[in-house]
Parts: sequence; structure tokens; C-alpha cells
Amino acid sequence: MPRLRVQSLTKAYPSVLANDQVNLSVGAGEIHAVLGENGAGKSTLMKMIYGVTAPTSGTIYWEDQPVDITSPAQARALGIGMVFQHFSLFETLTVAENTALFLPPGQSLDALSIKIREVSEHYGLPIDPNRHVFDLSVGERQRVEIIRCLIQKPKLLIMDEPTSVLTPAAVDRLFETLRQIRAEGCAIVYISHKLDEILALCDRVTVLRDGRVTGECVTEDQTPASLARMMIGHDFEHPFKPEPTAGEVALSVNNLSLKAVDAHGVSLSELSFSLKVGEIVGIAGISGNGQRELCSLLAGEVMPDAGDIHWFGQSLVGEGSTRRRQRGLCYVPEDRLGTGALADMSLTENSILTAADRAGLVSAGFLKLEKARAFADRCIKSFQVKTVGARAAARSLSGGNLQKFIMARELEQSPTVLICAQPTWGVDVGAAAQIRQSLIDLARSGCAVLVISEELDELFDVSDRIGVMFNGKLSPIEPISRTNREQIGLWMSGLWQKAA
Ligand SMILES: Nc1ncnc2c1ncn2[C@@H]1O[C@H](COP(=O)(O)OP(=O)(O)OP(=O)(O)O)[C@@H](O)[C@H]1O
Repeated sequence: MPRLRVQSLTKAYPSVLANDQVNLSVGAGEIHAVLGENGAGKSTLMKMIYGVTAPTSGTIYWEDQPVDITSPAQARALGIGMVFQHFSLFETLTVAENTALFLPPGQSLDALSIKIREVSEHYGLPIDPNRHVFDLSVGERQRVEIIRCLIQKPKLLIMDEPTSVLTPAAVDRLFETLRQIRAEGCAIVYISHKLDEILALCDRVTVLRDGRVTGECVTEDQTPASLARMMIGHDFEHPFKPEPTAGEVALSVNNLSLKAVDAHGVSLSELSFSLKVGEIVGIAGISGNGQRELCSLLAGEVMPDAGDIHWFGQSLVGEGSTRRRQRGLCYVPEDRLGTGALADMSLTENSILTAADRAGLVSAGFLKLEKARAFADRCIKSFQVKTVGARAAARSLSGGNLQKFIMARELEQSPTVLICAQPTWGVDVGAAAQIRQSLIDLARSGCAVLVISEELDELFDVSDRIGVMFNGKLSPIEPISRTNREQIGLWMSGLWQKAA
């Protein structure tokens, strides 16, 4: 008897059939991957199982009984836990308080703290229940999300792209925990775009395409290439990177320093590097080591406390983001909802947000709506963004499709310099390959490109030179031919400083 069986589940949004007669079955002690391109319907399926969204038709069987799951609280009462891609913790509350909010009322915080310690020890997920969430690293926050599910002894745990924010070591730890949970008889549904992870961790995989199940198999006989074929219908290509002919220095950063705004921020100290026309410089590092602050300084959202930035030899200090955008400095921030796009605005309006000047979407103070719509349409087309059209609100797009739209919006402006953080975050393998190739082509056509990413493979695919940020400091930037993944991996824990 499967623990969860989903039969002919359908979810129709007004203009999209997000799930079309989906069948899925997950047994106790099984890790089951759900794989599919951006917009294939994975999140929608999970939201129905977790009671966030109601199905249009179809049936969910829980331990062979048909159930109507109408809220997450009801799902949890059945024994279903879910760890979302975007965390839902309150920063100003402690770990124990955040956990209490998640559970039925009536537990004392002291008793809960004891339970949290027990669970965290049992699963090798150390966390202090009295710490405030704002004080925790991203990896620790995820631990809290997992622990507060595990404390309820779930029979089914849903994990939505859990490793996109984790370091390689933290991924290994997470996998150990998930294997332990599986050994204890829990069923796990695991959503990821990372094919090697699916092969390493999962027992079976169900593949979705355009809302329909297109395949189901055991992972044992599969390879990353065969999984990709099942998902996108053909092989995906590795990016082609011609040799750079690096030109003049476009952006030169000299001894840039910034004091952290609060106790939890990162201070930047004396960062120096240059970025030349025609090349891609990659910055590796675990997020939270000052990358966000560096991006804000380069984009002109924040001014440095010391040091300067030069644009083709001319100082940019004191110049804000609007003027920098007009010059051709385009920027893809790491958080796509919030800084990257406004959720309730349409894709047309989101185009105007950053492309108004460069793409001529405003004239004499008036919006040129038709032109903006055409611009948004071009973005949708260039990256095959799955959406009903430029009028759609940003929030209606699946995570990966919104990321594709934001990338396209900046690329369509023909930037002179592009600063790009986590370019393929949440994007499926086919689209990720397309984005990486676009970055290389953009650089070779004369743009200077800075790519900040946590994915070493991605950086080695696209970069001509590479460095690492750690604790607000920047390592030397080395030509890609003079370094390797091992060295950059070591530098990610600050080790270049010792070597120096
Ligand atoms: N609230 C909504 N209103 C309208 N359409 C929606 C809504 N939520 C999702 N969709 C659409 O349903 C389809 C499936 O989206 P879903 O988020 O399930 O995809 P996904 O497989 O999880 O994608 P990703 O890998 O990018 O996260 C998409 O076309 C999406 O635009």
C-alpha cells in the first residue's frame, strides 16, 4: 500500500492547465523525485498535496483512503510535512518560538526546546532552540525548517529544491539526514533541477512535462543525460566558450570598503578587481559572504565608505543606480521577487522598472505602454518564458520562469556591463544551458560580465577569470586555466589568505 497516491489530479488556472490528470505514488521508506522543466507543474502538485491549493479534479489517497486536504494544518495533522524553497521563518523570533507557531497550540516553550534538542541530536542537525533566526546562516535556517517538520514525526516529507542555498558540505549532511529519515520509514518527495543529486539520493523519479506525467522510473539505470532527455525530450548542450579577446577595462574597483549596516550584515574590506570588455569574471563563494553588498555597491544602490569604482576610467562615486543603468550597467539581483521583480505587477510593468531608459520605454515623462509590452513580449520569446503573456503578474510565473524573464529583461537592454547574481537559480537544465550560453555570447559581443554564483560548475563553464568572496574579502582573481575546482573550493572557506 503506497503511503500517498495521487490519481488523475488536475489543476486548471484560468489560462493554464498546471496539472493534467497527474498520477503519483510514493511508498514508505522511499525517496521519490519529481522532475520537470520550469513551469511543468511540480510546485502546483505539491501545493495540492500540502493543502495550499485545491485541485480542480482528481483524488488524493492517504494510506489508501481518499482525503480532501483543505489546509496545511490538516496536511500536517495527517502526517505530511513540507519544506518550501523560500523559508517562512520569522527573523525576530527564536528557533523554539518559530517551531511553536507551526504546531497546534498548548506546548510550553521549555518542553518544545527539549524536543528540538532531541530531534536535532537524533538527526545530526545541530541547532540551539534559543537562538534568534536573524542570527542564523541560510543552512541553519533550513535546518530549523526541517526540524520543525520532523518534530511532528511526519510520514511524508516534501522538499522543494532544498539544496539551492546550501554549500556542498551542507548538501552531504542533508542527504545523510534524508537517508536516515527514509530508513525510519518516512516517505520523501524530493523536487530538484539537479540531476546528479536526484541520481545520488532518490529511488524513483516521476517526470512532468506541461502538467502531464511523461515518465516514471527507478533511478538506478539512469544517467543525467537520460533524465534530461525524459524531461525536455532531447539532449541539452554544454555551453561553447570561444577564447576571449579581452579589451579595455570597463569597470575598475579599487579598495572598496563598506561597513555592515547592522550586527548581522557583512562588512566589505578593500575589494579590488577589474572587469574588461569581452570577458566574464566569476565570483564564487557561499552566499552571505558579502556578495549582496558588493552587488549593491556596483549597481549604485549603496555608496561605499571608502574606495571607488571607475567606469571606463571615470569615477562613479556619488552616482546612483538610475544614472548607472542609463550608462549601460545592467543588474540581475539574487532575489528575484522583491529586488528583481514586483510580484503584483505585470511583466510589462516589471520591464519598465529597469529598462525604461535603455529600451526607450519612457519619453518626456510619459510611458510608452505599447513599446513596453513589445519589449516584454521579446523577453518572453527569447527565453521561452512560460506565461500567458506580458499582462501576467510576475507572481503567476513559476520560479524558474520568472528568473528567465528577469535575465532576458537585462540581456535585451544590450548592457555595456552586466552584473549578474545566481543567473540560473531555480532554472531547469535546458534553460540553464541557454542562459549560460547567452552570458558567454554577450561577453564575446563586447560586454563586460560579472557573474556571482554558488555553483562552481556554472562558474567554470562560463568564466574567463575567477575569484572567491569570503567574509567580506575578495581572493585574487585567477585565469580559469591557472586554477581548478579544488583550489576554488578551498578558497571558499577563506584559505587563500593563509596561503598568501
Ligand atoms: N496562481 C497561479 N495563477 C496562474 N497560473 C499559475 C499560478 N500558479 C502557477 N501557475 C502556472 O502553472 C504552471 C505550473 O507552475 P508550477 O509553479 O507548478 O511549475 P514548476 O514545475 O514548479 O516550475 P519551477 O521549476 O519553475 O518552479 C505554470 O505555467 C505557472 O505559470
